[in-house]
Amino acid sequence: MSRRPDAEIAVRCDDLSIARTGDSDRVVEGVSVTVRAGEALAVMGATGSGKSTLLSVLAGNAPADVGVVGGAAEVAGLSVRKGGRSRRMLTYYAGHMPQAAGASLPARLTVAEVIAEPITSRDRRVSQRALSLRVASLLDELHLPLGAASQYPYELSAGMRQRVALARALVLDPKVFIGDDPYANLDIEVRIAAREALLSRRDDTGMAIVIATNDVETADELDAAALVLHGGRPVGYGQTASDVVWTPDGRSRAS
Ligand SMILES: Nc1ncnc2c1ncn2[C@@H]1O[C@H](COP(=O)(O)OP(=O)(O)OP(=O)(O)O)[C@@H](O)[C@H]1O
Repeated sequence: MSRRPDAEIAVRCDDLSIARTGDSDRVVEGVSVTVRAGEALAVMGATGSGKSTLLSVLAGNAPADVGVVGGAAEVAGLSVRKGGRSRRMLTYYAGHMPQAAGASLPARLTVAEVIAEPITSRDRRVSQRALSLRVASLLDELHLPLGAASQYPYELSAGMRQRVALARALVLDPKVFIGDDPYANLDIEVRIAAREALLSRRDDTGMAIVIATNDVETADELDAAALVLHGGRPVGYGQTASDVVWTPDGRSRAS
């Protein structure tokens, strides 16, 4: 299932099953997939198929009532089942852009503080100058005005907020980017900037990419393999999204 057989494994799911506390139904059931450094995976499927849940577990950022109930998954060599220091390391290595990330940014922080928070929450003594340069560089890369740094999320458009969420997910130079519909609300021009931000890191640092999307073009632009879920179960896998034909009723076949 992997196209770079010698590269380090970034994400490995082995018969992974996920459920909510007190619910016997599994939200995700029996997912096995490997993503190596420098590779991309698009998780596809109809609404409610478990894409967001799978991604949030891989990112170490699932809601408290969501947990692994079967199988295993490792991200950057760390088990998603472990808590404590291992979980903190996982959230360091995995840059998570949750579903509707732009709409749920911390309201009381400025844009600069939102983007820098993954750093400042770990190290309060970090140089303010270095931090400002890092934030400015990300704003510039994602075609956001430098003046946005001192604004609050509510002062920005939906597309700008989405890019702030992307900058926040990238600020720690993650080994794995885990993005839930990362181009939501982006028009074509800034979508290209967002895509370039992902591709340049993939090519320069070997960042692996896992995204939830139902857009074949988005997946193909990232040269992503595709995993299709239906009712939480894997129903299709292709080396590219174009290889997999799926319909919202869950039927999927390799073309
Ligand atoms: N907070 C919640 N409480 C209870 N059930 C939930 C909650 N969030 C999601 N679910 C359920 O978990 C299952 C998987 O949802 P999930 O959001 O992971 O799917 P998805 O494929 O990402 O859907 P979408 O494309 O609409 O985001 C669905 O059956 C959904 O109804």
